[in-house]
Amino acid sequence: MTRAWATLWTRSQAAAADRHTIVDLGTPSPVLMERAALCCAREALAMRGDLPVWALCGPGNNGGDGVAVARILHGWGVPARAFLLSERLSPELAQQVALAEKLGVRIDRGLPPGQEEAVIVDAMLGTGAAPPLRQPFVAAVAWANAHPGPKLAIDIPTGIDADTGAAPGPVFAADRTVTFVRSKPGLHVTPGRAAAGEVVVADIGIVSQDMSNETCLIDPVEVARTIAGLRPGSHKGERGHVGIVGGSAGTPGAAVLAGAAALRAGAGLVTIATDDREVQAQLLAHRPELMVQPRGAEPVPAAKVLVVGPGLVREADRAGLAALWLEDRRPAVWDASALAEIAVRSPMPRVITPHPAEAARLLSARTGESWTAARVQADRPLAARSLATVTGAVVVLKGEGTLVAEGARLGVCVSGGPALATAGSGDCLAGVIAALLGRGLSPWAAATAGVHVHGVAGERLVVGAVALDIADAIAAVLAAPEETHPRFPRRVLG
Ligand SMILES: NC(=O)C1=CN([C@@H]2O[C@H](COP(=O)(O)OP(=O)(O)OC[C@H]3O[C@@H](n4cnc5c(N)ncnc54)[C@H](OP(=O)(O)O)[C@@H]3O)[C@@H](O)[C@H]2O)[C@@H](O)CC1
Ligand SMILES: Nc1ncnc2c1ncn2[C@@H]1O[C@H](COP(=O)(O)OP(=O)(O)O)[C@@H](O)[C@H]1O
Ligand SMILES: [K+]
Repeated sequence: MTRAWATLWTRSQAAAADRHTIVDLGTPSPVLMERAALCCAREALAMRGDLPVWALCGPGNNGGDGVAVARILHGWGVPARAFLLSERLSPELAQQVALAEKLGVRIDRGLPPGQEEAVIVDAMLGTGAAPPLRQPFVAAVAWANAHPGPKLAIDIPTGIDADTGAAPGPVFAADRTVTFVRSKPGLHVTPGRAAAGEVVVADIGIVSQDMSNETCLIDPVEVARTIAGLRPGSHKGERGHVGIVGGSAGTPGAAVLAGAAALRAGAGLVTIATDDREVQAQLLAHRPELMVQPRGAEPVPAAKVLVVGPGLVREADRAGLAALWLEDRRPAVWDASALAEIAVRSPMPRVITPHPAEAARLLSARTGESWTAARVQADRPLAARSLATVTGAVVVLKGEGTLVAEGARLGVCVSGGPALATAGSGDCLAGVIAALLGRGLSPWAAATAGVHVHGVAGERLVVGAVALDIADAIAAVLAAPEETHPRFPRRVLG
């Protein structure tokens, strides 16, 4: 079971929970704001060393949090000031300003003058706002990013879309973000995840009636339990036989990488199906553990699971794939150029692993709309869910902050880093997911555990590592899965 607080709330879910807590249950809004500000003040205190703390405050309740943070810190003897960036003040913000002024907190209009180093608190816009930013926040974000000192964002860095992680304009670059009750997709989906820094989830007593956990982080605790539950298998046949339909003349390597990663992820046997004699010879020379056989009408009949696509660049080598997609009953991972052969929803258990450009091509072909890689990246959750709908598959939308979608359900991967951006890294991922399918996991469990493990393996490497290093690192990650991850939110109680 994913831990409850790995669930992510969209803007409207957060607003509904606020309303329910305040209107239906009667918790006064200032009580929630006080609890929110207390958690943020503690984090600012931990970040400040002996620096002053300056809160940049917008017109709404996010701004109210900022003024309350300055007041609480002032009460603790910390030099703290608030800067109001808008003429307009929400009623809660106006109340906070009146209280802070009575207590002697210095509150100014406009941006701070001078270049004195300070902790900059982003209390400009929260989950009530949607980018692109208007003035004065465009200028304020640029000012804040250029100012020396640690950066703390309240609820969400200003400029990030809380629902999609998109950043259509300037974005506050936080070292840490304190978000309330549940994290938000935008703090974990690219490019938002880079702007959020360390994410802290503060439980401040907001209660939701919405028990859905449709969108969640891929929880390292759940992945570790899933892996611990895999049977080691007393002989190689019990750990699953993976068949790989891949490798064209000139590109046999992708099939080798997928095969090597499948073996490192515990597959008992891996056979590559190709009719090209030259490719067959090259495959065996690359990795003697692999087996090779002609493709035939039913590729690798003995295999329990298939990977379809790695290195299958020649069009002639893709003949018959449309039928395989639709009719082969075995669970299968479809990747790379094989994705172009998907014409209809498959009723069979399928995982597809497109990168953004492949996702755009598939969405354009299947929906009749014009999708580009940029459009996919502008709303990655929507792209992943749409692909899941049109293909019937579990979708792994690759890239920093990989997403896994099954119907409306969405998992956001916290692991992975730049060392994974190397040729053939995606082939390794396909092999890992296939091996986990072969060891008995469902498509969703194999895809979520696979992307997390692949990401952790990549984090253990340096930029310059090659894809076979990723494949080779997988075994150690699976042998001792960690229940924590530095990018999984830290939880605090307030
Ligand atoms: N109530 C509670 O229970 C609690 C709430 N809490 C806190 O409240 C936050 C939500 O507060 P909120 O709803 O007041 O919205 P908020 O994020 O401050 O922004 C609204 C303002 O932004 C403006 N604006 C919008 N888009 C814009 C753009 N593109 N560019 C520029 N401006 C733009 C918009 O202007 P308008 O569009 O109305 O003209 C409006 O004035 C939440 O994140 C959390 O921090 C906590 O204290 C816990 C308890
Ligand atoms: N900066 C990054 N952070 C996290 N993961 C990344 C990053 N860059 C690439 N990856 C991962 O590396 C893999 C690259 O796959 P893909 O784009 O298919 O490349 P290739 O075709 O070269 O194998 C994907 O799993 C992707 O999510
Ligand atoms: K903010």
